[in-house]
This record gives sequence, structure tokens and C-alpha cells, in this order.
Amino acid sequence: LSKHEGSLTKKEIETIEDIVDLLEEREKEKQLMKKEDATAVVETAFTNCLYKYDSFLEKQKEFKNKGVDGQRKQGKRNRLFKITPESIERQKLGFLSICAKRQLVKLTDLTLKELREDTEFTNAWDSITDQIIGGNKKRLSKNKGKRTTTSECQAISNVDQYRTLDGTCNNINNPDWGAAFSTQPRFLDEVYSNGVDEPRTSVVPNEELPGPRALSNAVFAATSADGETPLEGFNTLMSMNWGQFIDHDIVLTPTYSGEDGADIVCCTDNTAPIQRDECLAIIMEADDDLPITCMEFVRSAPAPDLSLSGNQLTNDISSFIDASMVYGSSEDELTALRARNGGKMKVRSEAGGDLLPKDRSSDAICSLDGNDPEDDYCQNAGDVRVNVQPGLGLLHTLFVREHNRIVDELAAAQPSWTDDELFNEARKIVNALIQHITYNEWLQNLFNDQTITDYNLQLLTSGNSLDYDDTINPGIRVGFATAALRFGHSMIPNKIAYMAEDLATTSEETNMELTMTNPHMLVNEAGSKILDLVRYMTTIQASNADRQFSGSVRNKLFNTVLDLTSLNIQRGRDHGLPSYTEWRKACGLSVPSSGDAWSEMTYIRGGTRDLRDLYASVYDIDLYVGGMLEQRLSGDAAYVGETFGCILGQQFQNLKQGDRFWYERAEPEGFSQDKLQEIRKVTLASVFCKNIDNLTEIQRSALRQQTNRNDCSDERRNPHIDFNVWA
Ligand code: HEM
Ligand SMILES: [Ca+2]
Repeated sequence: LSKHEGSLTKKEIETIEDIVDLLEEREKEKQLMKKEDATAVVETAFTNCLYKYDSFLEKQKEFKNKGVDGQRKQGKRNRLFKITPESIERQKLGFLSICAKRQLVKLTDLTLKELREDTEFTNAWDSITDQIIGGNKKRLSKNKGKRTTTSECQAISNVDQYRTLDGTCNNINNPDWGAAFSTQPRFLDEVYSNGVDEPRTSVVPNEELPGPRALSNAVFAATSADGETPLEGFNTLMSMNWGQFIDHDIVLTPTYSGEDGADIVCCTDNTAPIQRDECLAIIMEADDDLPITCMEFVRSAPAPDLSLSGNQLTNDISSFIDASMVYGSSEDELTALRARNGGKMKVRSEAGGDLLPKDRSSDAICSLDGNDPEDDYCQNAGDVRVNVQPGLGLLHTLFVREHNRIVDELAAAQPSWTDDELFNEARKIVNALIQHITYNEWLQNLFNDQTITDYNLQLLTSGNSLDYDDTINPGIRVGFATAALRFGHSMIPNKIAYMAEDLATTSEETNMELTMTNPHMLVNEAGSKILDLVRYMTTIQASNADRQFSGSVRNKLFNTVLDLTSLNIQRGRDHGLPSYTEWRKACGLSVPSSGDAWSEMTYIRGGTRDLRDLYASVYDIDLYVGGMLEQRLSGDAAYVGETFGCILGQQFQNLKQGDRFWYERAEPEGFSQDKLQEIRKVTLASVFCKNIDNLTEIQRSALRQQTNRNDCSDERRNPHIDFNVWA
């Protein structure tokens, strides 16, 4: 049975599965209610799962060999992370953990909750999983991906001055909080229909939840036939880009991968779903606008979490706002990016300014199709999604340039500093700038003043912060990453273009889907178009964060037949998110008094008619759907409603107060007051001024549409750090 003994035929695999099923049945009869034999049941569960894992691998091999799974055409992938030996190892343990819990439920006819409350079972589970963990050289802990100890943290020489790359040891007593490869914590417990991993179902017996695509068609379609959506009143496209840039600093949830990292396929020819553990294909109506009946959806890889809970997820990157998208979340990633010379990051030098280095790996999430093969190339950065769209790659480029510029300034102030000293301090300043811009500019547009106060998101204007609280786990919560922060998908435009110096003339527009995973617009002509892209992104309005999604993402995501809103809804079910009303309750907001009290939901923009047609009960509504449709927070300029406001507010508070290296803190973790005063002056606009050649003027806030522009050379209006303070 071992995978080392060569491939099995399909027939043999099926036979094995039959045998395992039979064994299960027999075991079930034997074990049912024989609680004194808890250990035997747990052992049986894991034994069965080892067989099941072997046949899972055999099946994956078959899918690969038959050409079902594979490296899909470049740029047509919906997998947004790279495969490493470690992720394969984690996938195995995740599989075993979920499988064993399913088996237990099956073998005992008890729910996971009942099992959790039965000490005999929990003892048996603990002792057997301890053996599994003990035998694992990667030192896994019960509910964390891996385990770092406090004494290991204390052995790191500058553990109080500089962050680790993966975020471990930020919290000395809980070294894995917020670390790369840790399990995503939750605000609310997971909800699965079998308690383990099956998507939730309707609260009404015998009813089903509406399909994600049916919901997407009914509530998220653009009213204009060509997929254009209404524009935002005051936010520029740059605010959409900044949201994605920050998203890529704080969360990356891996999906299942196939044999040798092959992309998993969940539908035969986009028509019929393939039955396999890795998939939750989205079934569509025959009369859909898209010419398919089955949409690809690969499930997230279960976290190797051996607590007796339902399915959990991993965050592959550091949760902190620590510029990990610039520097990477591991030594290996940084090694590929760092020049190891005078503190600098690697760049590709061009006449119009430095560009990101080239990604030389074979699995870049990037396509160069049909453009300019002479000039185009796939970029490398600290986050693997850098090539997803040009506005995002632009911000990556900006901050690598800013790092190298800061290094030059620091080297002038401190001529004796080594490569490491220059690099570490520049990284720390870049971290600070990204936190500062996020809270000082981006969050101010997201919320109203009340939210800023309620969640303590206001920045100080002088002095150091004393707010650090080592009891706060800053890890990115599932509800935040899987639903709330994805509000930004509604701000994605249908088309983009370049803007000329007069700030009025645009080039011919390009369909947004053609720019996805294709860096052409950013890197072509040796990057000389970057200036025109900056002008466009900082003057044109973003799409409104509302119920209309651009055709570019709702029908043509990645220039294929994918719908991002359908993926978001299905992802919520994949991740076990409780329904919208549960979240309202947890946020202290009103909930309808009964399952059909639709008229009480006066906070739904545009009314509840479409929802009522689709959902059997108000208590069935998906968090993403309810959250996106909510009226915005009252006040001048909020983008989100009260439920997303609550989830986003709490997470951004955790990221501020639960970060030992929060930039407003005093030295050694933070900065002296005179250095901090310099950092506080900086705006995103001034970072553009310093790093984009020939950019002569820009408005005060690059994220807001404003007609008043300031000269880049005006130090008072476009201030930057005076590095004399570092001398
Ligand atoms: C053109 C721009 C963008 C594209 C093409 C894009 C695409 C995607 C895709 C394909 C996913 C994975 C969906 C799934 O299968 O579950 C995703 C996830 C996500 N997106 Fe976007 N996105 C864009 C912009 C944004 C923006 C502006 C924000 C926030 C303001 C955002 C926040 C998120 C978050 C939080 C996730 C979950 C990440 C994770 O847990 O791994 N995205 N996006
Ligand atoms: Ca990070």
C-alpha cells in the first residue's frame, strides 16, 4: 500500500477504498459505545486515515498522470502561492487531522463537540496526537503550525530591536502568535455541518444554501452590460491598491496542491464536478452568462492542527504589518531579494528608475502572454502575489526603491555602519512608514471617527505609545481575511490606463482582466511608464465599494471563467464562517427576531428582496453577502458597514496593540521621540515624490481625489525624514 511501491491502478485504489470502508463498518459495530476503548477507537481512526492518505496520494498521482491536474497555462492559475516541501508536509498532517476527526465521528456516532466533552476521548486523543507530534521533526504543537520556545527567542541577539522575518518571538511568551505558518485564530468558532469540515447548510431542515454563483448573479452583478461599475466619490484607485498591498503583508491562506505541486482541477471541461477531497466546485445554472456549468474551486489546505476542533486554516506569512511583502517571511525569501551589499535590496537598474528583480523560478504566478517579450518579465518580491496586477507591483517597486534610498541616507549619516546594520535599520523604517500610512491615511478613509475611537486606531501626534498589550494575539482572524477585508474586491475597476502629464489625457484603456498576473503595463519599456501609471492611480477614482462588482473580476477573473465574488462566498463556507446574523450578534448589533423577519433588516442597501428570493432564512445569509450589502457607517467618508467595521476595527486594533514592534513604541522596539517625529511627517504622496523620477506634483493624500496639488520639491507640503536625526 505504501506510495513507495509504485503506482496503483484505479481499480486497485477503488478496491482499497472499499476495503477501508468495510473495515470502518466492522470497527464501527465493534466500537460503538465502547467508550472504555477510547484509545482503540482513536488508534483505528488514525490507522484508517494513513491508508486513506495513501490512496489520496495515489489519486493525485492519477489525476496528474492523466493530465487532469497540471501546470495550467501560465497566468491562468487560481492558485496564488508556491509549493514548498514544508507545505507538502503540512498538507499531509492537515489531511490526517481532518480525516481522523471525521473517522471518530463516524466510528462513535458522537459529534465532535460531544467527543470534546468526554474526558476519556480527549485523553486518548491527546496521548496519541502527542506521539504523532513527538515523532515529527518539524516540532508541531497542538494548535499551532510549529512551536518556538521563549528561551529560543531570548537567545536571539537583537530580539528587542528588530523583528524576525517570520514574526516569531514578537510576543516573547507566545512566540508563534502572528508567525508565518501558524494556524489562523478565529473571532467566532467554526461552523461545519458535520462539525469537522463539511460546509454549513440551511438552518431550515431539508433546505440548501443558495449556490455562490446564483447569489453573485442576483446581488453582485454590475448593472451596466459591459461590466463597468459606478465610481467612488472620493477614493483614488491607489486606495484599492493600498488595500491589496496590506492584505499581502498580513495574510496568505494556502489551498490544496496536487502531485508535485500540480494545480488541482475540480471540474471536467468546466461542466461536471470531479468528486475529490480537495474540491468544492461551484455548480452554476445552465442559463448563466458564463458558458460553463462548473466553476473551479480548490479548498484551502487544512491546517496541521491536532486539537479536537473543526477544520482550521494556516496563514503562510507573518500576520504583522511588517512589510513582509517587501522582505519575505523567511530567510530563504529574503536571501533571494537582498543585495548583501551596503544594506541594499536587489533591483534591476533602468534609466527610468530601479525595478524589482526578476523571478527566475519556474512557478512564478505570472504570465507574459501576448505582450512584449523583449521587455516584459516576472517580478520577484517578498510576497508571491506581486505580479497579480500592475497597481500592486507598483507599490512593491516603490518600497524597494524607498528602502534603497533610506539606506543611502543612513549610510551618509552613519558611514561606519555595516551591510547588516544599514539593512536592519532601513527595514525598520520601511516597516514604520507602512504602518504609519495604513493608519494615518488608509484607515481614516475606511471608517468613521467613531470606529477610530472605539478601536483605539488613532495615532499619537507626539510622544511614544504605551499601548502594547502582550495578552493580545495579533494573528489574522479567519472572518477578517475570508470576508471583511475582501470588501476591497468591489473597488477593482473594469479597465485601467496611463495618465499624461496634464492629468487629463489618458491612454487607450486596457481591460483589467488582461493585466491580471501580467506585469506588462508596469515593466514594459524598461519601466518608463511607471510615472504615467502613478498619475493614473492617484487621480482616477476607485470603483465604489458597493454591491456592484466589475465584470473584470465577476466574470473574467485572471482572464478566464472565474468569479471572485463566488469564490469569496464559497471560501467563507470552505472556512466554516458562521452566518451573517451570528456576526451581527457577536458585534452587539441587532438581529432579525425570526428566520423570516426580512423587513427588520433595514440596514441592507437596496432592500432584501434578492436575498429573500434565494435564502430560506435570514439566519442563512453568508457573512460576505450581508457585510457587502450593509449601509455604510454613518459619517463623512466610510467605505464599509457596521459588521465589517466591527471585524476590521478589532483586527486593526489587534495589529496595533498586539505588536511589540509597533512603530510608535519607544526604543529599543520602536523609535526615540525625535526619530518618530520625522517618521510622522511622511505621507504616501511624499514617498511617491522621493522615488518616482519626474513626478513633479501630487495632492496631499494619494488615496483621495483632490484637485489641490503640491510641488514635490515643496518640503513643507511634501515632507520627508530628515536623516540627521540618525547621525
Ligand atoms: C485586481 C485586484 C485584485 C485581485 C485580482 C484579487 C484577487 C484575489 C483572489 C483570486 C483571491 C483568492 C480568492 C479565493 O479563492 O478565495 C483573493 C483573496 C483576497 N483578497 Fe484580493 N484581489 C484583488 C484586490 C484586493 C483588494 C483591493 C483587497 C483589500 C482591500 C483584497 C483582499 C483580499 C483578501 C483579504 C484575500 C484573502 C487572502 C488570503 O487569505 O489568502 N484583494 N484576492
Ligand atoms: Ca506581515
